[in-house]
Amino acid sequence: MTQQSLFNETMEERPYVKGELGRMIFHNEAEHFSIASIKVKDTNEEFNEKDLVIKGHFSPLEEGETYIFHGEFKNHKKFGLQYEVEMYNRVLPETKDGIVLYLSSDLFHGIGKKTAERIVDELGEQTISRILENPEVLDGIPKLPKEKAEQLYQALKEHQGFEHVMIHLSQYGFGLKLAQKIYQAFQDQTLSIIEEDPYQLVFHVEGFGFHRADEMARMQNLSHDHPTRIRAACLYMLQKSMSSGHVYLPTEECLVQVEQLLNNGVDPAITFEKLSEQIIHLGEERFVYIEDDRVYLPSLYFAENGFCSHIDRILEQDIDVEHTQADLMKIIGDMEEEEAISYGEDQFNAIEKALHSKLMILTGGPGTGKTTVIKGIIHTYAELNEVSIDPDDYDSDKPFPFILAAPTGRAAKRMTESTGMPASTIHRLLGWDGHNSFERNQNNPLDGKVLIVDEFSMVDIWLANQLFRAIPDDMQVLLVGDEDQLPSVGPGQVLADLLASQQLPSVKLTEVYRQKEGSKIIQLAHEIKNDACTANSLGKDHDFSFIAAREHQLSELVTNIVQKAMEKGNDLRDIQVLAPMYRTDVGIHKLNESIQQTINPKHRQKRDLKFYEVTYRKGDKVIQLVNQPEDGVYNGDIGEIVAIFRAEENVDGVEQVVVDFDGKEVVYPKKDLNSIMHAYCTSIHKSQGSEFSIVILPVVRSYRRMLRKNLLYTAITRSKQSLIICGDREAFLDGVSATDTNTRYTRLKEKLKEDTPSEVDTEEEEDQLSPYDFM
Ligand SMILES: Nc1ncnc2c1ncn2[C@@H]1O[C@H](COP(=O)(O)OP(=O)(O)OP(=O)(O)O)[C@@H](O)[C@H]1O
Repeated sequence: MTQQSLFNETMEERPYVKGELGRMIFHNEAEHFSIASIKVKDTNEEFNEKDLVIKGHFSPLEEGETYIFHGEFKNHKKFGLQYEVEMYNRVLPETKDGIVLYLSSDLFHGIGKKTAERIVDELGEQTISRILENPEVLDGIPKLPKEKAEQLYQALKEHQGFEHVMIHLSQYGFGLKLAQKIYQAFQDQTLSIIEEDPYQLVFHVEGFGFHRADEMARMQNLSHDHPTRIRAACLYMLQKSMSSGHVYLPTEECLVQVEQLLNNGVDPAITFEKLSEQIIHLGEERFVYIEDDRVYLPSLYFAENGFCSHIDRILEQDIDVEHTQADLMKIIGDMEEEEAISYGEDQFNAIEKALHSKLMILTGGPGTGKTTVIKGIIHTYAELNEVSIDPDDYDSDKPFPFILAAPTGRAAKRMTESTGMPASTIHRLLGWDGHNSFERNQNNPLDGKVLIVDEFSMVDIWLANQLFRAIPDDMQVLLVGDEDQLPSVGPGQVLADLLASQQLPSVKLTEVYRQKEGSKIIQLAHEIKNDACTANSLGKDHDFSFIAAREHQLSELVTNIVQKAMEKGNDLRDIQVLAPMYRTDVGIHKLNESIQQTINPKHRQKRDLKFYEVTYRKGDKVIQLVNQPEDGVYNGDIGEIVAIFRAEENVDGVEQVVVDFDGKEVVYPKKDLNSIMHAYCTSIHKSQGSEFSIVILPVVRSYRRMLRKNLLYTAITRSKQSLIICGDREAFLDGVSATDTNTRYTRLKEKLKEDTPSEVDTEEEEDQLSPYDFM
């Protein structure tokens, strides 16, 4: 199935059905297959009904938009007459409704649906050309201030060139947002570039994928060994490898992967020589960086080298230590008395070493006293330097000396709770603008004396570099994390590499203090960590149970446990089901469905809203999937649906879901619902940095591909009070004894050991997109 090329037969010559998309009934991402209902507006086929179901291999289309579909009618045994779509294109607004939709889209700030309707009521179907000819026609529109009218006119003028291009781009089925991005990149060259070399989109339009460009190129009969095809494939492979956590690809491996992607049965095959030439060309044009036998995407090349050079810079600085050992002993002694604990030897060493180091790593498993040591360091530093630890004693002229941060909102919140001090996410600390730039950097560094970053195992190489760029020379830094947890979702394994390089002072806490309070969860965690977990480790205890279950019983069992835990008075927010996979019969999606049906079933007094295969309902527990700093919500935040609005109930005229995240309400128009998903069950990866009172962990054979020691260790260390593992005992025991063999390609450890510090051109570094733009 293709979208129509620019040089197709005219609409009249081919069978077509023109219609407004009513509803996407089904979409299968993997198969790229969709079913939708349309309201028929026009057709040259023999068909007189108003409603029609269409199906074919196309991306989700936008509801309310008009498209022309080419294809043929098929009679389905069960569902009757349907239109099997071969090609489609989108129709620009020509009706009043279409123009209202267009004017109230994101393109025109400050124009909502009501205002757009008033304008179109007054100016009719020629609205756009009438405004462009004479903006004064807007003067007569009720409730449209002059300022807004002027803004609208200016925006329309700006989009005029875009409009022209959009008509053509729409034939490829591109939505407004993507068309805008393409136009921004190429302006009036857009059409010629697309027709001559669609692979340019991969290089210049953020997030534009190779396969899409390849599809367009096939329509234009571009040769399979076209140089830009090879280059685009190489970039695509690097982006793909980054999603698997690699910071670079060995050149050889990159070549092999590109060769497999491009040749795929094609004759004559593209030679390695040709491929190498194009990789070198990419390097010359700085779309990639080639360092010895490694190929990097620019953002990651700068991140790895930049991070190393900042580590060197910070370690080179001298540190004034004026206190004596006796001073330290006295302060720690007083603290021990106050807290009624006695610091272990390694804890005492950690405090002392951190105070004497510019940069130190503190690592250890759960309950080994990392937080206790953080508090110890802050108090001792404050006493020795005679500074207050009360944030209220400070203002913008005299900034608070202690900066506490963590990679996720939940981890930062936990840090605040455990230390009693303000902590923020790293993104917020650095003043992230939501796209690619941070307010804090080497020219505008952080204010403060001591920076403590918790959950550092979750920090990828790109964010680590952004953070370290903003650290001034006179700041002391403590990185805290558990090296046995999963590595970051983004590229690299920064904490593990820093520790393995042995170039930084570090302290590893091994004695478990929480175990002394009789925690089976902590005991199990340490048994897994020390490869000492056996069937005996899974015996019942006051905070732990293992419930054996077969795969077909799992969904019901997990749901029952959640229900029982709620009946005992636990808040749904404190109960978390964690699973490693999304799409199996007992995957995250299915478990969410099953739990929702029991905990928050359909009810006539509860509104719901269907979004593809998922039904969202008032009262549902949901998780945010992307960072959305403009609304103050971040990837991994958990909230509850508190309202669902119908299109006619709000000024924007679209269906909306309102989610409450700990008192902060965020409104999602229906089209943005892919930013959230149900969170009765979430992935173990997403749970990093969070803790829950009760964790329910299903483990079965069909998860086998994912079951690894660090994954299961991360999952069980999320639970504070109670852990229930259910499923297959053998699968669990096999999982905890399987180490993660997927080594990530990173050069950080070696670079830290090299004598010559890495050089980075900071000006070039500024321009780089973040890896998340591709992930
Ligand atoms: N030296 C000590 N003597 C007695 N109790 C201690 C000592 N150190 C820590 N604890 C106690 O052990 C428990 C765990 O300590 P802490 O929270 O500091 O560990 P942690 O490594 O931060 O754990 P987690 O990573 O699980 O949050 C706390 O209740 C703490 O008060």
